[in-house]
Amino acid sequence: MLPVVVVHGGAGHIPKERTEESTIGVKEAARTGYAILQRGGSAVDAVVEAVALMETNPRFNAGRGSVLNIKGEVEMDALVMDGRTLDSGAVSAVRRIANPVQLARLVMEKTKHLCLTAEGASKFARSMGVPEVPEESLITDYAKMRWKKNLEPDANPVECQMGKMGTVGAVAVDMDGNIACATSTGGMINKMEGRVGDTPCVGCGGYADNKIGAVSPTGHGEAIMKVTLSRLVLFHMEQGKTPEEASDLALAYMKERVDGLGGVVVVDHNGTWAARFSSLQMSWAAAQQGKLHFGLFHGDHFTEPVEEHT
Ligand SMILES: NC(=O)C[C@H](N)C(=O)O
Repeated sequence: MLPVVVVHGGAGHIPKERTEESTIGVKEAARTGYAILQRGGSAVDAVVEAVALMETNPRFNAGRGSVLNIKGEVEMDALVMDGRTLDSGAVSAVRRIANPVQLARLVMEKTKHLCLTAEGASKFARSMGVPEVPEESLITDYAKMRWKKNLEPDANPVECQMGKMGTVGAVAVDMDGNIACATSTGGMINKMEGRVGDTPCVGCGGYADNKIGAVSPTGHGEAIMKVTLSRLVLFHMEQGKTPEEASDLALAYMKERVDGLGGVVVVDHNGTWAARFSSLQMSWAAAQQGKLHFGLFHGDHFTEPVEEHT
């Protein structure tokens, strides 16, 4: 059953013209993570590289392609967690960084803190030699269009949010049984300046523990934080539920308790995995035992050999 990697490209309602690219993006990310694991790489390497690839892909709401805040700027959150030690690293409201997940990893490995924010995170990036990129290079025409549309007086904010959720995340178990998770996002469209969502908060935007498993979520950040969604899924697994049962219980609780929608990718320490969501769609892909699994709508479960490139 090991190694295994499962990724998501965000829960929500993905506009029809973007569904194919979203599926291609998650499949590429799962293949990238799996290749690292097959070479004997660590779960942390696999999740960070899978997420970094989706940050670079402008189709997702992370890195380049992030949604814009109310001022039309990109402010990003990211988290990585190592299930061996429970060490984690995060950045929040960080600007002009191409791959926030790699900066989060540096926070985990090079500081004694768990999260750096805004200007402090930028200073740390400079001190680590991480280049600052022009803001414009992170902003796509699509993100600008959604931002403008949402500022119109008759805008339907719910429709606009759901059209571009696209947060990215990954969970993995490597050949040594070590487990990790990573998540990265531009957050919610037209969010207030300085808004920090679930993604960089341990237990909300991800959790990994070698003794149980790992979770990376997506969805309405405020709802995810209210129920500490990632830790809630793992709690149910500790109580003996399978990753699928635990995900469904936690997502149902979030819907019923705080009216929140979202999705999760989950693994346990044996390599049993799940990709579950309460939103209309979530693009996801998993790689295990030479097979690539993927889907987008409820009930989808397609497979193909990992080697086959599309
Ligand atoms: N699309 C998302 O998953 C958004 C993210 N959870 C946030 O609220 O920042």
